Amino acid sequence: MATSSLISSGASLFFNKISQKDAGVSPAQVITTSIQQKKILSVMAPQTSERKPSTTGSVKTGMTMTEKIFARASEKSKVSPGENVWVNVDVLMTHDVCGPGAIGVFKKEFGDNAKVWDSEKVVLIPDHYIFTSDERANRNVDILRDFANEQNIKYFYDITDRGNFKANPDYKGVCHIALAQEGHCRPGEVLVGTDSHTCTAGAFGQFATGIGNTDAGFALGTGKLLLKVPPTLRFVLDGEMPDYLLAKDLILQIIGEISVSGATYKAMEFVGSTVESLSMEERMTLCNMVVEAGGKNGIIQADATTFKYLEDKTSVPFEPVYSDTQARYVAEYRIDVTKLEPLVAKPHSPDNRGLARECKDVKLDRVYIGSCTGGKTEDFLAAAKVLLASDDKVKVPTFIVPATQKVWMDLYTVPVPGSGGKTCSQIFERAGCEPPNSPSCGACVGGPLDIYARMNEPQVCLSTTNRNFPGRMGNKEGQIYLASPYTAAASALTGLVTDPREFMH
Ligand SMILES: CC(C)[C@H](C(=O)O)[C@@H](O)C(=O)O
Repeated sequence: MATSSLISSGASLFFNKISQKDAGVSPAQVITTSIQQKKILSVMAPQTSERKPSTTGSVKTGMTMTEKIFARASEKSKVSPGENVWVNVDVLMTHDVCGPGAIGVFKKEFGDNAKVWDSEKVVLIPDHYIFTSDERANRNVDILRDFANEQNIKYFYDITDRGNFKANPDYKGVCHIALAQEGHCRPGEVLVGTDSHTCTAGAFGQFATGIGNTDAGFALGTGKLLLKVPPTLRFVLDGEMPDYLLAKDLILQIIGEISVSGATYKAMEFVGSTVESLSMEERMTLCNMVVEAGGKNGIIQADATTFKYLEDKTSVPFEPVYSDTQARYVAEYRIDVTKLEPLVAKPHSPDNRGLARECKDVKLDRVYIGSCTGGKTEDFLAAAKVLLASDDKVKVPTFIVPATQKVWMDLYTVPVPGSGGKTCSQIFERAGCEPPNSPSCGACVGGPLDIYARMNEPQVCLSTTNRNFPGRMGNKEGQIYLASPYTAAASALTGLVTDPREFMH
C-alpha cells in the first residue's frame, strides 16, 4: 500500500478517509483531526484493489456510475476499472486554443476532404483568447469558423464583432458553462473536450473529461476513443451547508486533503446530503476542479435538480445511470461540511490549502471574480451578497468577468436576494468594482498581453478561478490565492485575504 504525505497548514480536517469500501466490508476510519490542530499529517494514499470479477458467484459486485456509462458507451454489459474499451462519444467540444490543432490532426489523418463523424455532435466554442489584437489568437477563431462552415457544424458559437461582444448573438463565452447552458450536458452520456476542465459536466451525471488534440482529431473522424475505465473514489459530503461556505470551499478542502495527484486517473464521485442540496451551478464548481487533484472525471448522480435545470435546455432524450449499492470504490472519504471553514489555496498550487482567517495578513493588489469555476450567475450573486452587507467600497481593483453572455445578462437583470430588487451590477458599481467585462477565459489562463484583467505585474491576486500555478494569470512572479466568491468579495472590501464571516452576520 502506498503512502503519501500531505502538509496541512492548519486547515480544518473534518475529513475521514475510509479505505477499501467494498460491499460487506465494514469501513475503518483512518483519519479524524480537528480544526485546532496544526501539524503535519500523514495521509494514506488511496489503496488500490485488485478488482477482478467474482468467479464464485457468491459475491455480487455492481458498477459505479462512471463504469455504467463506459459500459453503455462501449456496448458492453459490464466493464471493470483498468480495462481499455472503445467508447462512442456523444459530444466532442473544442475551443480556439486547441481546435486548430485538433482540426490539423483530423485533416492529416483522415484527409483534406474528410467529414467529421457527426456534424451535430461536434461543438465549437471560441472562448479563451477572444478579445485581443493578437493576430495568431484571432486566426485560431478564423480556423474554427472555416471548419464549421466546411463541415456544416451545427453548434458553432461564433464571434465576429470583437469590439462589442453583445453584437454576437451566437457568441456564448466560457465553454464549460456554455455547454451546460446550451443543453450539451446530459446524464449518462460521454462528453469529451480539448480542455482539462471539461470535467465540469460531471455535475450532470455525464462522463466528461479533457482530451488532447490527437485524441480529439481521431474522435472527429470516428466518433470513438480508446479509454481506460477509471477506478472510482467516493466522496460522501454530509450536513447542512453553512451559509458562509460555497462549493469552492468543498473542493479546495478535498484537493487540500488528497493533494494534486491524489485522484490521478480516478473518477471522483460526489454523494451525500450536502451534494443533494447543491444547485447545478454549485455542483459544476465541485466537478470543475477534480482535475486539479488529477481526477479523470467528477460525477454526481442526476436528480430532480438536474432534471429541472435541463427542462428548457435540451430535447435530446437521455438515460441517467446510478451507482449500484454493491459498486466497488477504491476509497471512500467522508466530510462533515458543518465543520468546515472558508478556505483558500495559497500560491502556487491548488492543494496548498489554508484557512482564509489564517491568511488575514496577506495584502492583496487585486481581486478577480470570473471563469468557469467562479464566474457563474450564482457566483456573482454570492459576491454581491457580501458586498451588500457592507457600506464600504472595495479597497483593491476588483475585476468582474461573467462566464457567458447569459451570465452577463443576469448581472443586469436578476435581483440579489435581500437587496430590495438591486442587481449584481448595481451592487458592484456602488462598491466600486470595475465594470463587468466581456465573457472569456482570458485572464484566468494568462493569455495574450492585452487580455482584460491579465496580471501583467508581479501582483498578489485573490481569484475565484481554478489554478494558481506560477504565471497562470500572466506574470510569472505573481501570486494567486484561490477562493470562493464569498471570500473574494470580503477580501476585496479589506484589501487583505478575509474570511467572509466578518461581513456575514
Ligand atoms: C487552454 C486549455 C488547454 C487549458 C486547459 O486544458 O485547461 C485551459 O483552459 C486551462 O484552464 O488551463
